Amino acid sequence: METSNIIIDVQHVSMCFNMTTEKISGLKEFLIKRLKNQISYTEFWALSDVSFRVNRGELFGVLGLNGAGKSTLLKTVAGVLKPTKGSVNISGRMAPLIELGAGFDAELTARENIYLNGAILGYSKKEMNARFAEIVEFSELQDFIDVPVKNYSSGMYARLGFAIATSTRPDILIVDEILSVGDFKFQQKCEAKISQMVQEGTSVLLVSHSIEQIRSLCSRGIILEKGQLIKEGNIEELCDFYYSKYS
Ligand SMILES: Nc1ncnc2c1ncn2[C@@H]1O[C@H](COP(=O)(O)OP(=O)(O)OP(=O)(O)O)[C@@H](O)[C@H]1O
Repeated sequence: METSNIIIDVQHVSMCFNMTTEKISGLKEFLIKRLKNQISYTEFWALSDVSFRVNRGELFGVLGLNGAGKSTLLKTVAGVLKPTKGSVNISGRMAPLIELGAGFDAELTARENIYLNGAILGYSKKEMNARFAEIVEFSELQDFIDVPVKNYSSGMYARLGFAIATSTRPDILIVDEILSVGDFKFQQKCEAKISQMVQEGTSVLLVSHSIEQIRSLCSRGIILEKGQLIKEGNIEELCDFYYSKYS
């Protein structure tokens, strides 16, 4: 494998969360207990020594049951979380679609949020002007473009987020389950868009609870179980293994 072809390089990533099991009724109590060193934490390893690589133009699926660590992994790749151990190296521009509505200001309209999101992703107003019509058309939100997004449904949030992220032609697109809130027609449209972007060289990291979606879209992937990578491989083999192990 050529080194230059690797676009996401995750090596020995572990992520530890400190969890408190104590019941604390408010910030004041928390601060007092914290100052007195009276809060005890338990370590929880959401990811343990996960390593994998994604190549340019590859659609890579991440499978795992609830709580397996998929979102935590995507957040470390996106740079939202810093891994406790290990390294994540990214080559190119990334557009993460990780949490519904992340990067949006609920009080602002969709029009305003398009520019806000563009700025977060590193694009100027002029660059977003050039993409504005495409974003509105793809999201099919023409009639709601001047409505504050706090009035949007989850599907409308997903449409807007997906349309903005894909319009920026990223080298890496990260999609965490967000498509599942869109209706069937929009999901198909997004899948076609993802396939087209992959053909043009974008790498995609995809989390979905729809094994059929993963099977039809991805070429390779991994399975996480309790934070550990238990299998990596070609998608057919991986999905068959997943079904037989967990059904
Ligand atoms: N900020 C946090 N603090 C403490 N624990 C966390 C935090 N974020 C995630 N976890 C824990 O890490 C584990 C993995 O969570 P994660 O959201 O990555 O799983 P997932 O595979 O995406 O699950 P799902 O399929 O349900 O979305 C869970 O047990 C979760 O409770």
